[in-house]
Amino acid sequence: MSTPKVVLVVEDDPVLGPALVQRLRLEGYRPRLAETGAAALREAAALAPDAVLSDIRLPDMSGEEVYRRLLAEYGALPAFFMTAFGEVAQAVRLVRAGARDYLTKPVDVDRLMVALRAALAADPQPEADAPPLGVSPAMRTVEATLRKAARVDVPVVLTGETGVGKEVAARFLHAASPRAAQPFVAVNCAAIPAELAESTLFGHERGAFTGAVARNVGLVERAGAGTLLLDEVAELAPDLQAKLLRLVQERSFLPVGAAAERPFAARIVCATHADLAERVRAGAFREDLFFRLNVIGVAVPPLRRRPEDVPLLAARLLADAVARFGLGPRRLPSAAMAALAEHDWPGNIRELRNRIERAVALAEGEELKAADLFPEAALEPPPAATPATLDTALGDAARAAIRDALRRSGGSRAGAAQLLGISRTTLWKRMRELGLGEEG
Ligand SMILES: Nc1ncnc2c1ncn2[C@@H]1O[C@H](COP(=O)(O)OP(=O)(O)OP(=O)(O)O)[C@@H](O)[C@H]1O
Repeated sequence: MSTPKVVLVVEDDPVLGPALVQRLRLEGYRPRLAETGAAALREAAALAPDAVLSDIRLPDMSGEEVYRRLLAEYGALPAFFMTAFGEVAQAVRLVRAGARDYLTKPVDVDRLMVALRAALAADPQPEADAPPLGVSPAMRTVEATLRKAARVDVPVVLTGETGVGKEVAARFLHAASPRAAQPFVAVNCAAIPAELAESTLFGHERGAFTGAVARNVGLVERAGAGTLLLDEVAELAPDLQAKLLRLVQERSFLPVGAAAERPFAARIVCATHADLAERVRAGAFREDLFFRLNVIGVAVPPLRRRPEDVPLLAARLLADAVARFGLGPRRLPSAAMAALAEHDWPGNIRELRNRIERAVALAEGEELKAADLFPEAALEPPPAATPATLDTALGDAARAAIRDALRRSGGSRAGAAQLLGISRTTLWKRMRELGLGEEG
């Protein structure tokens, strides 16, 4: 028999707590009782429980606080809450934040056992190197699709706004696939200079052109039998689209200056924030290539449509920044979490990451404040005292649009220019004219 699953019971009721423990033991689990939030966090650190059953009201903190801390430490842990009649709103909030379910008191223990068994059976240990992408229903669906796609060797196209985590999703797919031990190579198709694109992707032989002093192994070859991610695939120039079609169709490629083709063994995954079908209609993307690549399409939803993921991602990104910067511990108290929950994240997870990193780097104390995360809120200009002229109104609108695009692109001017449909040079000129030269 497999080792019994550890279930942490957080309940200060002297009757219900021990009764649940006894029942769980009879059901074959290894239960552990904690009567306060602090004890629950200590037990969780010592035991790494497989599931949690918690009261919503505890003597020292709310079940909500316990859950948020557990979420930050252990990710998507199945959690069930027991609540009195008047606390249902809080319980519903917890389910939105990723808790599995809530039961009103008096607790129907049989129903609780059925739900617990189902949750633990349906929750196989995630792959060690692929932490969950989120806890929201939307991201659970994306994960389930990626896991299914991982089993079959067909191309996948990931779509979604900039910064939603398409590359992270591609890595998740790779880690869940039988190719996990092979290389994962990501190419940003929008960033390769046109004149180097072919040799960067396919490699070149020594002496293939002036300056080719040594053989260069292209990214396609570096991917070996692993996964090749073509990020921003919609930006690929037409001649490279033709070569990519050949790569997908024939499973072979020709390095620049080589006499013979080489076999291509990797799996192709593409990512784009553009509407590829629309690019095909506009004649900018080859239809035959589109059909070859778009066998399984997965849309990664923007962060504002899955607010349940914000606490988990914020906690993860905070832990990451704290570890990297080595500036000592930092915490996100509930006021800061509430500010994060209210924002609509036009720049998605990249924006969340940037805000957390900046706050960790610049905050004075251990606790991050809403103003550390959203310093611009304190700098909103006062409303104009006199009516605007058409020129100033147009200038203000252009400034707002540029700032918004910079925010969405996580501060990248190239990304902002793309969003605004202008060249980088035009953006730079307009920013100087509008007095935005130092931003971005
Ligand atoms: N599930 C996640 N957990 C932690 N960090 C994440 C997660 N998803 C994305 N990120 C972080 O958010 C940032 C943007 O992610 P990523 O590069 O995957 O987005 P993208 O959609 O590919 O962006 P772009 O369209 O600009 O290429 C990265 O810093 C990444 O590490």
